[in-house]
Amino acid sequence: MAQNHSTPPMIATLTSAELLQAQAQLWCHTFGYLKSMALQSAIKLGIPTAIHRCGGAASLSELHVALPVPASKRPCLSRLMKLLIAMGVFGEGEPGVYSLTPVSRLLVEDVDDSQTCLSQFTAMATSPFHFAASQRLPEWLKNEDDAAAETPFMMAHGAGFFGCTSRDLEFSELFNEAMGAEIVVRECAEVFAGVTSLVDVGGGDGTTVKAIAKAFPHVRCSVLELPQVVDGVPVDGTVEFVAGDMMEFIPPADVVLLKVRVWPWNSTY
Ligand SMILES: C[S@@+](CC[C@H](N)C(=O)[O-])C[C@H]1O[C@@H](n2cnc3c(N)ncnc32)[C@H](O)[C@@H]1O
Repeated sequence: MAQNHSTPPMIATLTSAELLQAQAQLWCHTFGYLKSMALQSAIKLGIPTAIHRCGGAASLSELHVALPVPASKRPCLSRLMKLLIAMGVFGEGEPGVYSLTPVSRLLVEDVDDSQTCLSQFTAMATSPFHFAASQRLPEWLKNEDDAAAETPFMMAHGAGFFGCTSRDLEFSELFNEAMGAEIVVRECAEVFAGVTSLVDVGGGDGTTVKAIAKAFPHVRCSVLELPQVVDGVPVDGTVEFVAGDMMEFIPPADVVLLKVRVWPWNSTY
């Protein structure tokens, strides 16, 4: 049966306005990665925290004092801030005075337990580990049946995600900090009513389960993790760590928690 594909308009039939719009869109996509890199720079330089310490708004000269940027690079800092303002990461109430927005509030590191800081998560997601993996996507798609490169991540790093966390201390720390950054146990006490035990499967260094144990002391909490992860976790007695493979065994508990767990596997799991 003949397929009814609509014919895309030829370049010659597009109006100047349409062409201009298309080019603007293309440029946006082409340089889109620079937004992630600007965000990563803001976190690594500690800009959100510096603005927070200045009371939520800071002039360029206050930022110059607070940030580890040499005088010769200072003009570039204001350009970086312009991009971050256009992205909605910072605001500029009066010219040259930068303020936090809801986005950058999530990146402030001086926060108490009641607030959330996502800077470690963003730092990990924009790190060279992920960036290098995404660069391999076209090559990986063209490659048929390469068992050594089951994913673009493996192609870039010679090991899977968790292989990398076990062999690379920097990556492992980045990952654990990123996972620990997302704790939401407030306002959900009803979920734990009647629960006496909980096991966090693939619970990393126990950050989540420790927050649960602190908020709900009547719940006996444990973590099931791969042996190489459990070996590296400092024991403080607040929760129990069980070394094992979830595909083989899950310790019995009233509640089995699977948080940010299923994404590394393909759809057969
Ligand atoms: C994406 S992380 C999530 C960590 C934690 N649940 C959180 O949200 O912060 C996945 C975790 O699962 C662990 N993991 C991977 N395969 C596992 C398996 N077969 N059995 C138990 N844990 C596993 C990894 O070591 C890693 O810490």
